[in-house]
Amino acid sequence: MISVKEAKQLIMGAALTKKSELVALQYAHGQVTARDIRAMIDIPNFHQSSMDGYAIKYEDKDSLLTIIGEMAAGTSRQLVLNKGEATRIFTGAPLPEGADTVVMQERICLENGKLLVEDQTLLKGANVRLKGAEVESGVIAMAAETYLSPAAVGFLAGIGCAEVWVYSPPKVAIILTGNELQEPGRPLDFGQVYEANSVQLKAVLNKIGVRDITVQTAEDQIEVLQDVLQKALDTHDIVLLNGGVSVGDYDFVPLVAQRCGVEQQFHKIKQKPGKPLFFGTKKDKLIFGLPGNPSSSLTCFYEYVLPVLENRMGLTNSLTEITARVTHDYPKASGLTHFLKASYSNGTVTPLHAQESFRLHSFAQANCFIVLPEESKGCLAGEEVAVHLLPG
Ligand SMILES: Nc1nc2c(c(=O)[nH]1)N[C@H]1C(S)=C(S)[C@@H](COP(=O)(O)OP(=O)(O)OC[C@H]3O[C@@H](n4cnc5c(N)ncnc54)[C@H](O)[C@@H]3O)O[C@H]1N2
Ligand code: MOO
Repeated sequence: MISVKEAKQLIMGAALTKKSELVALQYAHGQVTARDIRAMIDIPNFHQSSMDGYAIKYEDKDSLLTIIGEMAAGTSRQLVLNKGEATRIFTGAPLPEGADTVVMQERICLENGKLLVEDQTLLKGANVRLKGAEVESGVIAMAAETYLSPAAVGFLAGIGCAEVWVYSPPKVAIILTGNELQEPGRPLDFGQVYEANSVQLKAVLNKIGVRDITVQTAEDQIEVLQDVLQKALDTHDIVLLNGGVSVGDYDFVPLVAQRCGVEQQFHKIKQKPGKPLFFGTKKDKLIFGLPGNPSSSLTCFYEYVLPVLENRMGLTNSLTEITARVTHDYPKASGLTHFLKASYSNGTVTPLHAQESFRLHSFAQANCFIVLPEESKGCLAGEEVAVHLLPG
């Protein structure tokens, strides 16, 4: 058995190289740019009014001005302003040629159809968005490794970008082992349990933007599992086997992985829950044998799989490490790192009631793990403990 630290090092050491792809902007939200993005044109593409009012030459601000026409947003007709002239103008509209300033309509008066500016504080260039003020043609508008937030995709749309190079989310295969699994919504026969692991794994995968997820079930037979794993390895980047990884007579994952040419990196970690975790590689593919107990499966996913996936997608690890004061004693024997389902709020953290790995009741209420190290004998109320905040 290896330590948690050694396991993490082995997994991150084997992490896949990043791949990138060109996607339509509408699908890029939540991903990370893989290349610098250059502006192809000036934005705004013309000198633009930022107010409803009148476009003038600043030097004319003290004269009575003739209004020669109107510039509305979207107009393709350009007007030319000569000395002593103004145009009506609206927010977003192009400035007429020769104008350099916009006076707000609240700060004028009209005398016999002529315009008199009544703005003592008016500055040259007021209420004008200059051509190229957002980005100038040819500059890097967005650097590689930028997270595409809603504002970021909005910005790219605003500079006319319709496609963007992003790091590709890996293709993930989930393989469920076990003859006892039943789909939620159907009646349970004797000995059956509802299948929960793929549901929770898909929920996290979807959240971080992994789109290509397949779920397959394999009966507890070596040949069947081998066939399913082989096909998954041919078509996916990461394989998440669930169950069948312990020492029972039907726990075939390590054997089948070996038969499929997977190189075992480790099997079993000094931790609870999730002790039987298996990890192997085949070329640049990663194969995780997650323990079948639902709580163990999800704990191992958060601690070991999520960081690799996020790294591969250029995302920062969403499992945030902090420390907090624990509200209750929690004794344990030394020898295993414990990941306790817990609730964090305002600098304090409370271990939750049900820690057994077959249950998800407390996990459903948890927002973090308390991490009690291998050598520790637990914690006392008031002590500072390590906490891993779970992504929402
Ligand atoms: N003699 C020993 N027995 C066990 C040991 C051990 O060290 N010696 N380790 C225990 C630990 S710890 C764990 S964790 C489990 C892991 O077992 P497996 O990974 O082989 O998983 P299974 O036996 O297939 O299933 C365990 C448990 O989880 C339920 N399960 C499985 N898949 C799902 C699913 N998709 N959705 C819901 N529930 C699932 C399954 O029905 C079992 O109850 O081994 C211990 N045994
Ligand atoms: O490690 Mo197992 O995951 O405790 O039940």
